[in-house]
Amino acid sequence: MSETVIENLNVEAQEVLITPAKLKAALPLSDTAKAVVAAGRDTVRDILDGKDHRMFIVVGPCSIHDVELAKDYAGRLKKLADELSDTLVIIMRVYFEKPRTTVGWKGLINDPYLNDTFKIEEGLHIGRKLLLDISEMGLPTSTEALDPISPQYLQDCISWSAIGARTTESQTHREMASGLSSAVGFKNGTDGGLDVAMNAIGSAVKPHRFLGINNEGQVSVIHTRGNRYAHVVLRGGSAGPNYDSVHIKLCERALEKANYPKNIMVDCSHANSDKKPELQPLVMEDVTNQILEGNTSIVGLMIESNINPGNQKIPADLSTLEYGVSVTDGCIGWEDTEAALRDMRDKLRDVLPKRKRLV
Ligand SMILES: O=C[C@H](O)[C@H](O)COP(=O)(O)O
Ligand SMILES: C=C(OP(=O)(O)O)C(=O)O
Repeated sequence: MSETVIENLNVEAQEVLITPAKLKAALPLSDTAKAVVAAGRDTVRDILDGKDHRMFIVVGPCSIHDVELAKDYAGRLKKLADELSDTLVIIMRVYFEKPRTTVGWKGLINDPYLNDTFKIEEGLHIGRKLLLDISEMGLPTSTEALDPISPQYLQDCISWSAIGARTTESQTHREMASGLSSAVGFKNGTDGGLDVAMNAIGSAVKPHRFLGINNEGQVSVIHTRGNRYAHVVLRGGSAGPNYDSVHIKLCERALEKANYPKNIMVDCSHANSDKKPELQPLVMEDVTNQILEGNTSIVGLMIESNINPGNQKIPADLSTLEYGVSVTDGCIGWEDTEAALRDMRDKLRDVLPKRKRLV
């Protein structure tokens, strides 16, 4: 009689992965890179605490698919960051993990060669190396913490983290966020609902005990302290945008009622621009005007930007990929990015230092 198999019926294979400790030993943070990460984190915290008058701007490609392109972008962004640093703190969006609505390319870590070969261990090496290179250039980085295990491999290189609209309601992600070393922004839900992000903050600021892995890759019970730098990111939803002054006021009231700091970040992309990238500068302009008219709660912005505008499908023949163009959501191009950020800086330079933040 054959034995009845009742385990792993839908599991095809299991591969043992390099441990976080070994990856970090192979690709260590230099003292320069460590200082950039730490300074980036401290600055974001100071902005959230109302001690630094500037705004932080998370800007960069929707996803990283080409390391050389990402470094080309980072070089340009670093120059702009230095130019605007009296008013805007620029953090590069370095997103390796894409949450898909159904299916699709899940990012550089999951499939670094964009060809369904899913070389995840190589993806971790490539991703970490890129974070080190960008940090070495003097630019702090941010990412979406999607897989609950990958922060063990990468979070030491990150100055700001996001929990996306599709996972803000997930207990697993709230627990993970409670232990992240960087400040963390929770997007509102894809339906536009703010409650899930408010509940997420309420959870992430508290200590948790949950399953994870330690630096040696052993399955462990993780004990976290809670992340007091959890805040909301308005990204619009199925009912439309939510960056306008009415939605901002409603968000401020909800934060006040919950007794959370009045810190709001606006994602200019996604449902706030109806996924039409060319509308992002208009969202930036609107937010700038709100601040000029007295808003004290908007402290950060997210912008999806690349070297060239728009997006493209991943072609079967990868040699036909267009340089500098997103393979996930559409982005604004470099010239528009520079112009929109310069405009924002020029309008806010004299206003932000006088702004009375009510955190
Ligand atoms: O920011 C990226 C996308 O909006 C998100 O990953 C969902 O993408 P999809 O709807 O194309 O799967
Ligand atoms: C997936 C993203 O955003 P959201 O979670 O808001 O859809 C993103 O910023 O890449």
